[in-house]
Amino acid sequence: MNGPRPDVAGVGEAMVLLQSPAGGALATAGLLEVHVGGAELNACATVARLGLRAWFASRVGDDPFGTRVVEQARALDVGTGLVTVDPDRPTGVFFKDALPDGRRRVHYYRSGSAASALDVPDAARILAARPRALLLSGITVALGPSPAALVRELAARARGAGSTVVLDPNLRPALGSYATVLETLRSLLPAVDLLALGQDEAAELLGTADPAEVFAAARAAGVREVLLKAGPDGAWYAGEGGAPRHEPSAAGRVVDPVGAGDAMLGGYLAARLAGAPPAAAARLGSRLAAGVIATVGDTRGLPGREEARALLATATAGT
Ligand SMILES: Nc1ncnc2c1ncn2[C@@H]1O[C@H](COP(=O)(O)OP(=O)(O)O)[C@@H](O)[C@H]1O
Ligand SMILES: O=C(O)C(=O)C[C@H](O)[C@H](O)COP(=O)(O)O
Repeated sequence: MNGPRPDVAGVGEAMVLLQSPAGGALATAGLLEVHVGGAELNACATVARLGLRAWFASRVGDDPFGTRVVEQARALDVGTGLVTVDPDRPTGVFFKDALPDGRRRVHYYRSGSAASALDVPDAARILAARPRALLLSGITVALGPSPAALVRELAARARGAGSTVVLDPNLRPALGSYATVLETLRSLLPAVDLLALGQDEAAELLGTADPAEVFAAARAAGVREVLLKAGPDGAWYAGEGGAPRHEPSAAGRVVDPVGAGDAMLGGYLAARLAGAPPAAAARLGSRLAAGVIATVGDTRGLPGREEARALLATATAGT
């Protein structure tokens, strides 16, 4: 294990990410850059950059890409004591393409990967680490029946084990089983302490994208706290009396928005765990997302340690 109780444990799959250096089209690229990506690891990296303890819980293959994922997590100061090596399955890979209109599109090569064999028995070692917050994601639910069962098990047992539950639906229709994934995610909501979701995801999960209605529907389903992300339109968090308050995007140059939501969630969650009110937490999340958007890669745009810790100190000042 990696020392004392983690603030956050993120459960999911991290993969090697290949993309053209300037974010160009895959169809014509001559050389590809190698990164490591994965929504849950990205969020853990943000939490760690802010000075809190974050651990990644996953499985990787016994291959160079698995080594790379683990080394990258360590380089990001994310604990890897909950990452196991599967000798029989490979580490997942994905490619990021740039479309002619500038949007990004991902192509997955992760079916049958080591992380897609995550299963209910993994719950014991994850809960034994007693993270203050357990970060669960709809991607893990979409990886297959056994990772989905692990997510359900963790959600059911987390509070009893002293962990709060954070859920990012991270809907990925490209992974398949979409209707089942939505149904599973809805069934988890009564166990969720913080739901961080996109406006489009709210429409799918809760039947509305209107912020006031999203907050009301999530609360009616048993969720304690909501962070609603809306791309260029910024985000909403719960203000006084629980009504949604708006935090505008802080982004300037938009180079690559993939990873922005993970930075926003990591920043918001770390700030809340450090005692900041939702408004300051949303401001920090928005600031971190802006940095990620301005650079290629999911986490390269995060501020350095000193700056990140100063930003967190500002968010928690006066609390
Ligand atoms: N295209 C964009 N232009 C400006 N800001 C953006 C853009 N995409 C994301 N953001 C910022 O990043 C935050 C999180 O991104 P969002 O796209 O909502 O999440 P996700 O990546 O989970 O879909 C937003 O609240 C906003 O502050
Ligand atoms: O799609 C997946 O399975 C991944 O994990 C790849 C990416 O790293 C994340 O999708 C980034 O997620 P966002 O921050 O929501 O843009």
